[in-house]
Amino acid sequence: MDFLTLKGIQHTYFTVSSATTALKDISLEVKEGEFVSFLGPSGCGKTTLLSIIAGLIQPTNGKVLLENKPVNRAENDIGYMLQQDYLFPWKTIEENILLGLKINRSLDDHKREQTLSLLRQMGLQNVEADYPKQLSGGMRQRVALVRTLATEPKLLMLDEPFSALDFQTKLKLEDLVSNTLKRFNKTAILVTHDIGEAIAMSDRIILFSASPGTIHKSFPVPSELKKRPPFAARNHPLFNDLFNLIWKELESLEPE
Ligand SMILES: Nc1ncnc2c1ncn2[C@@H]1O[C@H](COP(=O)(O)OP(=O)(O)OP(=O)(O)O)[C@@H](O)[C@H]1O
Repeated sequence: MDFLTLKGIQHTYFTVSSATTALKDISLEVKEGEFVSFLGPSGCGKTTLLSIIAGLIQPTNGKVLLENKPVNRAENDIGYMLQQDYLFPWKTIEENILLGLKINRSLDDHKREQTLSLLRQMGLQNVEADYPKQLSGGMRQRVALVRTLATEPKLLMLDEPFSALDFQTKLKLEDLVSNTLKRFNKTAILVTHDIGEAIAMSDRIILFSASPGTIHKSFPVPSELKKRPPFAARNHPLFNDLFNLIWKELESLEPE
């Protein structure tokens, strides 16, 4: 059974004077535990598609199924990691990571210990009582990931989560996030403009073309790369081959 299914998605934004078709004929199946990246030129509808998958906007046509059930409204089963960490500055790190569980009314001693343990596994020791401003950007993104995983979402949407970080921190976080999601067998969709990041982290890369956004091509990541953690995958010759292939395709899609 496919975990996430998109069937014939089309979306048109209507204003008083215009209609913009952001997405057309999007059909896609994602398996449980699969990591899929969306790449494409600016304006090809990646953000619109994430919002549709999350149930935040209803497509003009087509449907989204999560475990065979239609997604018709904002889903609790979907977790987010965004470019900004959106931690509450007036709450401690512990309060921030337990907030989702509190809101869901599922916070108990076991869940609290499990979440604090995940924080430590992320290499964050003795920060529970700190406030977000006391942490670096990379640390805050790790806290954001713990907060997202705490409520055990079925599907994770990663919308350019590393784009505000310096290169070294970004590479380290790619490894950490990838290992963590594999360990919990989480299904994830990453939106990125970074071809290297997409190859290093994904099982499959979907390349979109724009105006309207459609699926141009799909690139499975070779198993030789998948056997390695993201950083090590970057040193494999097949990494460069795939990078060049996607780069050429992407260039052909960019407006002159
Ligand atoms: N609220 C809206 N009203 C009208 N048009 C919109 C709206 N949101 C997006 N669009 C249009 O839909 C198309 C897809 O936009 P979207 O933001 O989904 O693309 P994107 O791939 O995420 O872009 P980027 O990579 O630049 O973030 C664009 O032409 C955009 O101008």
